[in-house]
Amino acid sequence: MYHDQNRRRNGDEPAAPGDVHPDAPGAPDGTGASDGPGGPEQPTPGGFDPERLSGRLRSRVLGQEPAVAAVVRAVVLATAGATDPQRPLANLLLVGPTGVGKTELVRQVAAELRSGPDDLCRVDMNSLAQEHYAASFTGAPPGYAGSKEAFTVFDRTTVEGDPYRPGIVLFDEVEKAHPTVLRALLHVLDNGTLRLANGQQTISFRNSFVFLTSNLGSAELARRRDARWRRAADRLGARSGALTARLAAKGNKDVLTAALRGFFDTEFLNRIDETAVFTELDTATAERIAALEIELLRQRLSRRSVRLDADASVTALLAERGFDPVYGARGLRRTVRTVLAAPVADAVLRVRPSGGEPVHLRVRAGADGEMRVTPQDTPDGTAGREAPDATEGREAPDREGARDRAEATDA
Ligand SMILES: Nc1ncnc2c1ncn2[C@@H]1O[C@H](COP(=O)(O)OP(=O)(O)OP(=O)(O)O)[C@@H](O)[C@H]1O
Repeated sequence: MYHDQNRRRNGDEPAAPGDVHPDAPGAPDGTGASDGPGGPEQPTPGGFDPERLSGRLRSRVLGQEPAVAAVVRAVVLATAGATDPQRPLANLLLVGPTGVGKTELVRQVAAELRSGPDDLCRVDMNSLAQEHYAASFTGAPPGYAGSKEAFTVFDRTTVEGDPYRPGIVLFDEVEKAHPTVLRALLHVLDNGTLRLANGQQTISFRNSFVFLTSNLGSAELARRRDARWRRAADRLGARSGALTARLAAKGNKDVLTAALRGFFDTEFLNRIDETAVFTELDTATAERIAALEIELLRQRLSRRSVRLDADASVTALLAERGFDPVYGARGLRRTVRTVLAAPVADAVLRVRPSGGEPVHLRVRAGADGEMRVTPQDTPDGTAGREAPDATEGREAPDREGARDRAEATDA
């Protein structure tokens, strides 16, 4: 088991929590953000460092510190071998509105504990809302097509992990699943096993971190956000600061807790080790997320010898256009792509149509809401001179076409 191995390990092995896969965000050459204001942290000899894990998760999932703390707690317990070996390593329920970082947190946990952010088994419970699809949860019963092959929604190796790395399973939008699926899930949460309908095989979740996400209560939160008392509280909040924000956060937590209790049976909730409540994002956090996305773009471009400088006006414009209190930061990445990356890509191609020489671009937001991309002279003095077209504020001829293509690809 993963936690037993972690107690024995000497720290040289590749997949301890906190060790970083070369492709993982935050890896020296990966796409992650920097290690934060404290500068790069040194790996702790001997293996797992909870502080380091916490710092790395907080640098990627912004403004959700209590949820990050809940996850780190779960990893600490598992790594120390303090969890019940007859159950999953942890059953964590992540609740909160849409687009606030629930799935992103699980992806970043996968980046830290496994080979990368997509190295997890994600089960979209919405797709198991109807009874006839619900069968795919436990596979086909004997005599039906696929029963011998034991086809299910689970990727066994990602679920079961190995002695050096845990499995990670994400049940997304758990409340949407059909009741028969929820009954099977109850068994997973309780015993850490799922017996397939063919009666011959079992999938073990005892070496897995099980995450469940839910939007329950979010509609009520949105209603409250729009309510007049809340607007008044916000106005007061601008004056009285943290106190009002704390009261609002507590109110939100109560709403979410009531929604969970109203929907799930007690026996289901009793099998959850910890419920992490995600809060709505505010504008300041949205700007930090925009800055994070810009940093990721900057790092990608720097690997192609493109230096990108973006000032605070760029961050503010992206946050304004990409952040929506209802949909959270979900639209930010697309906005960065269409509003920032596309004009930057145009400028790169204009400045060096075929070459690979260094390019230095400066970006700022214009008063008209468009990005201004201006080539700067590079140390060898090439970029500015080679960019007669890339004058400040000028749209590339195929800008609209490029955007349409980008949108189409995104969709
Ligand atoms: N707190 C956050 N920190 C950093 N990025 C975030 C945060 N919240 C959202 N994002 C960005 O928004 C995108 C969507 O967020 P995510 O998938 O985590 O939403 P979610 O909370 O799981 O919503 P849903 O309940 O609809 O699945 C992420 O890929 C990430 O780019």
